[in-house]
Amino acid sequence: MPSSGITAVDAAAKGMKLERYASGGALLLRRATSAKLVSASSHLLFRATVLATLALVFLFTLHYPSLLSRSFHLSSSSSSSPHPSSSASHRSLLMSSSSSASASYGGAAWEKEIRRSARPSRNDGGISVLVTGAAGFVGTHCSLALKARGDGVVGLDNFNSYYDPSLKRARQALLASRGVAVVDADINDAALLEKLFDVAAFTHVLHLAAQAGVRYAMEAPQTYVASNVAGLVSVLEVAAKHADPQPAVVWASSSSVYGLNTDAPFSEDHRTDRPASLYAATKKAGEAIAHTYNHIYGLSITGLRFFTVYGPWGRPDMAYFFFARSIVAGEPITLFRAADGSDARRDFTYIDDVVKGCLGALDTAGKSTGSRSGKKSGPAPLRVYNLGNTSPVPVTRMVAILEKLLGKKANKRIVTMPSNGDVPFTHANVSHAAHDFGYRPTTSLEAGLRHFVDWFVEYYKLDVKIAKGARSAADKPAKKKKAAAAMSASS
Ligand SMILES: O=C(O)[C@H]1O[C@H](OP(=O)(O)OP(=O)(O)OC[C@H]2O[C@@H](n3ccc(=O)[nH]c3=O)[C@H](O)[C@@H]2O)[C@H](O)[C@@H](O)[C@@H]1O
Repeated sequence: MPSSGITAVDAAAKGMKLERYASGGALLLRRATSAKLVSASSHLLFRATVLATLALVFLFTLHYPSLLSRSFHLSSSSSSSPHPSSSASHRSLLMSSSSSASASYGGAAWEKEIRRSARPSRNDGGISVLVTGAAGFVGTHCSLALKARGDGVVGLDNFNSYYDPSLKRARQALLASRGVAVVDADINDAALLEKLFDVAAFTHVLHLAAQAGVRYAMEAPQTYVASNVAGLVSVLEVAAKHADPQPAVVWASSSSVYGLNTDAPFSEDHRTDRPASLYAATKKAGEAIAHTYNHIYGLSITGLRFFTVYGPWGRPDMAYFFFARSIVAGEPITLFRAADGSDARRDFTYIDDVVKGCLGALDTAGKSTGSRSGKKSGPAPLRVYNLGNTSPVPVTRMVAILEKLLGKKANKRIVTMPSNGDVPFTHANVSHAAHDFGYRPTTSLEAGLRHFVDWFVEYYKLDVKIAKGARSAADKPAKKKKAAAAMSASS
């Protein structure tokens, strides 16, 4: 019998040799010996195959841990195209949800990291927040602000390529430097969401992951349904039926739900049943879906209607951002004028003001009243608030401020607003948010755009001298440093 140190190939070769040299009279013995040898060989073959498989699995795990844990995966991919083809974008959403269905999460190290990031550090308790869309513009600022005041934060983001993913990765790196872990996954991945709630007892969900952009909805309608409708349902399902206890949910709706409403300023009491774009329709659908989950499952849900949020680390698909790019590059920009010939106007809202609104909404959310068993102990809060700046500014004025800051004239082309889902003006009444959590926007478009341009020039390493005259008396260099420090600490 071959010893266990001999390979199956050796054993088979020896068996053949023995057979070859056996005499004819010992046929029976030879057959028996041969049978033993074949059996021994297959044993060995089996053992060797198991050993080889184990070795391969070990090597695979060493080289591809991210496929097993799926967390903190850093991609070097970058795309400068703000709007990839609709099919590509939709595919990326679906792929990340379906591929992850078979993936396993966790492992001790992964769970430890999630727990660490989710743990509040405040002496007075603090909250623990799952932030979806954490590598997005508003998500990054809110996550930093929550962490800075001692709350626990775990981020979730699918890093899709709607706009340059390298900017999202840079935001993720900033979050990591402040101790916020961001899981690389899609909100449609229910298994992952459940796992996160099994590992960490989140008290709140700040649901900001969405397909944003008003006009892009005409190019890629399905991505809006996948993110803003199916994705929202996925998050609410897990919050309502799996999390124990249920968290309070605060999520991003949009000023666009006011659609063709002409009463101004827009109040939460106004009609929102005439959306002008599919984007707006999916956000309006989200508000109806929120009502259902609140009604049936007792989930505490707050919808925040954001009004054209802008600022440092912003979204490159938004007009103020790509106008700045085009002005620097000397490329033309197209300005939309309302059908009556007036300038389009927006209630541009600075990111730090919006962050204060989001934290105020989280702090006053009130508890959910349902449980895993499906019973609710009573009605839970269902709220919706405008988070705007309360002073609409013509888009032409926004461009003039950028021109002054960048020291360069824009090459403007003015056209009548095409039928693309856009609305001629937005204007927020924020009295409900002011009353319920002290929301008071304080940043003028001039001051906010200066903060944006400061960041923009530095981030893209542009050879641009920011015009001094564009600074207000309150923004002298010494104070500017302080303001920047405060901004990075709080947002
Ligand atoms: O507040 C909101 O509800 C929405 O605000 C923005 O949507 P929008 O106000 O259309 O922001 P931009 O795309 O940055 O457009 C700002 C203004 O610039 C105008 N614009 C845009 C693009 C362009 O090429 N030319 C132009 O004049 C638009 O008509 C609009 O008046 C965001 O993109 C949405 O995600 C958000 O939900």
